[in-house]
Amino acid sequence: MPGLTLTLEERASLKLAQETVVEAKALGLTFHTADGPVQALSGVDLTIGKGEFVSFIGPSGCGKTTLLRVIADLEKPTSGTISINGMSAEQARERRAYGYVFQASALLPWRTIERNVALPLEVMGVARAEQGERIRRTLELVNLSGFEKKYPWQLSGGMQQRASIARALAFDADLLLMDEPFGALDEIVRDHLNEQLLKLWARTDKTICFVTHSIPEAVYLSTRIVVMSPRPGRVTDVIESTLPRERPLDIRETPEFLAIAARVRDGLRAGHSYED
Ligand SMILES: Nc1ncnc2c1ncn2[C@@H]1O[C@H](COP(=O)(O)OP(=O)(O)OP(=O)(O)O)[C@@H](O)[C@H]1O
Repeated sequence: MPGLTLTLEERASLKLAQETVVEAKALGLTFHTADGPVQALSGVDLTIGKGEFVSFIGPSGCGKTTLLRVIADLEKPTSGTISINGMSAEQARERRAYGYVFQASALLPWRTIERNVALPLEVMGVARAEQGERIRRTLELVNLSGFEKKYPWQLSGGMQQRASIARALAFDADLLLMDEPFGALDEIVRDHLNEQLLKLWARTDKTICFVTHSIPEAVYLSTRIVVMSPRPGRVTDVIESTLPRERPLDIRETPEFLAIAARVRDGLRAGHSYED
């Protein structure tokens, strides 16, 4: 990767931590607001291994986005520790260890779709010729071939979100942080992108952290589902999926799928009653 220079010591510590991508220990975050402190996260312990697909599910405001933002070094924890690939979140951000897909598409309105997707590649110093090929491939993956020269405002909201997913994929980081990326899309497009994302994950060995409100989406996509409680967000259950990696969409009608979904629903309910 251009611009990535590691000392020998850093290389050794990276190798040691190779299998663990995200490690949170007793992680807490309290926002200090004009109305007083808001405790968004409390005592979060979590280890995510290379190649896992981990979904975070929980009620609105329970800290899912905050947790993703801490992993991305967009927020600093106020207690506990977080490491990414054995590095601090700050070092990982500086080394561009992850791609991030936001809830809203966050495309730059003055750039065409292809130049938006090219943005992280430009930052990384990828040669223009290679940029073209990567842009073509990733736009194809999200069904946006032919829209390269359009501006974001010329696309529907769903298409804009697909373009922002393409931007995070073009980057080709090992870790993808996705914050409800499909929440605004209609169900058919969402199903298609869920399938595409699983295929991409299976092919690339990427580690994916995925925030969602949808139980079926979490169960369909994940190797593990992290259930969080209402604020302050704590991890109340971690459910290992028993589904095979190869998952056609109709797996969602199987008893095994429904059993996992029921367990997630129970976990969400248990989290709620904890608050009472
Ligand atoms: N910058 C901030 N300053 C103050 N409070 C914040 C800030 N960011 C988030 N919060 C609060 O922290 C809590 C957790 O927010 P967060 O966005 O992480 O929840 P969430 O689970 O992602 O919610 P949703 O599912 O609705 O997207 C909320 O109560 C929110 O209002």
